[in-house]
Amino acid sequence: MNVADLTHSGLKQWILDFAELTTPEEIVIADGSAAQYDELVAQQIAGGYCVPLNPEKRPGSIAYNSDPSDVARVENRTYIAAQNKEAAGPTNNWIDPVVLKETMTGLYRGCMKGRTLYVIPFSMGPVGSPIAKIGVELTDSAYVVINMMIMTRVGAKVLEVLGTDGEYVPCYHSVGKPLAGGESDNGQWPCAPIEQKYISHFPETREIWSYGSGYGGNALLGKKCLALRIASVLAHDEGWLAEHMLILKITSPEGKSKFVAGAFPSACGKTNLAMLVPTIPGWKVETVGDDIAWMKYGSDGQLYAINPEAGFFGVAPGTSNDSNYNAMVSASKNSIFTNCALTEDNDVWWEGIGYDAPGKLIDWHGNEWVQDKGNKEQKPAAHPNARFTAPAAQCPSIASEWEDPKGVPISAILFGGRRAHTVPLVHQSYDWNHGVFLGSIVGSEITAAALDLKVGTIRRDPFAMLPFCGYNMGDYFQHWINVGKAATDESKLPKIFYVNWFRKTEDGKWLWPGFGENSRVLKWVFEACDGTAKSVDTPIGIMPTADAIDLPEGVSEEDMRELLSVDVDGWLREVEDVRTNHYPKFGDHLPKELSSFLDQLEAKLKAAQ
Ligand SMILES: Nc1nc2c(ncn2[C@@H]2O[C@H](COP(=O)(O)OP(=O)(O)OP(=O)(O)O)[C@@H](O)[C@H]2O)c(=O)[nH]1
Ligand SMILES: O=C([O-])CC(=O)C(=O)O
Ligand SMILES: [Mn+2]
Repeated sequence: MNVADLTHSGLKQWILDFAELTTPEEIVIADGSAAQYDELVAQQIAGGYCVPLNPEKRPGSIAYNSDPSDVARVENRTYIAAQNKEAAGPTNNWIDPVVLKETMTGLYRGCMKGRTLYVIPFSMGPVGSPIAKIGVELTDSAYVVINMMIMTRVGAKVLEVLGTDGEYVPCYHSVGKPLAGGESDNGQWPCAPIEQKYISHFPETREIWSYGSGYGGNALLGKKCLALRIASVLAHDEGWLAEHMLILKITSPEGKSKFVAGAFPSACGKTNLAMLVPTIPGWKVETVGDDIAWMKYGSDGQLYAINPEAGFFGVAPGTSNDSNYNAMVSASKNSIFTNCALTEDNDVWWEGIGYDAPGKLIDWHGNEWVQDKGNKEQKPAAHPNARFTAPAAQCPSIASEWEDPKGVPISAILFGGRRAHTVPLVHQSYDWNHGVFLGSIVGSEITAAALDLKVGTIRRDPFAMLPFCGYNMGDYFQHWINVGKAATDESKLPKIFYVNWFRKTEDGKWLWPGFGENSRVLKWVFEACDGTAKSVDTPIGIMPTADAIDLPEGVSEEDMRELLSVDVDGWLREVEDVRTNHYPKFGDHLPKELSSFLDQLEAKLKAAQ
């Protein structure tokens, strides 16, 4: 397929204009075929950018090491360039769109010299479904093309749906490393220095311009840029929700199923919860999505969610047959690995894979690495944000409904984060608006999923959307309240819960085993949705009674009491922090309901002191 063959009225000229600016050697259209995927992979291997993995161990798979400066999303270089700074809000970086476009046009000029310009027509959501959104990404990265082919639906079918005048979100991407005549990358991961990286969103014109990074959320523009930042703006305007959420299906021993969505910040357990293998007999969990949910009301008044993605871009470290069997199988073939370590027999390895490093490895920097278990200071062989890209269809726990264009009816929404103290294992909101309050105050320890942030320190990450909301977060809170108000039948609204799998003991050990054992909490959530859960009112919300959740192995009754107690002083410190450092940022954009919930929480805690 050639650019000349494109029948869409604006698309061809748009591509040619960008090619004129960026001056690539050639233009290639991604048709989504297996043959083209294989050809690109073969070219990447021949160019030394990646290595083929052992076909006996991981058929159809390859491994990349990125540049050490290009290992995660770059929040400091991510912009919401609304015409008006206030529309971007206090939590987003802002540059005037005219100024930003001028700067970036300067960077794009000649940036694809010596490279190929790939055109990626992609659909977020099943191709042709009324809820799906089409984007077209222009990129000079073959890594991006093959990853997008797994993460989204790419190719000729999308162009068909687009027709001659269909709408698409235009997405520009370049790694920002033009090649001089005859120069090659020599197998090195191409990218630009940090101060030249820009991940830009123009919400009014629904455009995405990315420059300088080849990594994940910075470069696979269907994911965070389109399906969250741009989609959140569309969702706000059209009355639906675009969220950083997993979607799972849970079935009780009686054969009754419910769907649960959950928002946890990056690297805080969405993939793991979505693919959980329950430790409680008779219960079953299946996967609909692990990172993004779009939710709209169905004609029956229930909120329905779809997973707009087609693959998983999952955190590798910590993933093992024990912790996440379904992810291990998903990534057992036809997968792309980024910044994992390589074994002598060409398989990947990472910290927490479930077995010791077999012999001498090549670490993600490309250096020899031998495990020294006695040495706590040893640098990890895989980057903490190393990732696998795997087709969702390969997941053994994938739910039969995962591609249903209608979506799945959501009964419960979970919010959560990494909190060593204060936040209990689970509590439930009194109603929708109280749930919005809980979502708005979520705090979490920072993980390695974003660069230039201090790992381990707590920051507020409301709804796990802090890095992904494409507009003023105060208005986003109001939007959630409005969505609740729009319910035709309040009793059909999902129940909202706040969970925390990450409590620690004073000596730094996990207080809760997590992973499969989280099914015990899901069971209580399931029962709470049916009104049969054993629960008690507390100053922070509705909680399980001491005997409502069966103890997992290794958790004592005393541990459970701690996991399910209200730490009044700790919560008063939360209130204080929200009142002083969090809510004031939003000025008059903060819904009154939320400050009123904060006052009520404080009063209840003081009464309990
Ligand atoms: N202790 C503990 N760790 C967990 C649990 N669930 C996940 N983790 C660890 O948290 C890390 C990230 O988990 P993921 O499930 O990949 O996170 P995610 O929310 O999908 O992350 P993004 O893809 O960045 O949005 C991995 O190292 C997991 O092993 C849990 O229940 N308990
Ligand atoms: O976007 C990425 O690079 C990976 C991801 O899911 C996140 O950071 O939340
Ligand atoms: Mn994510």
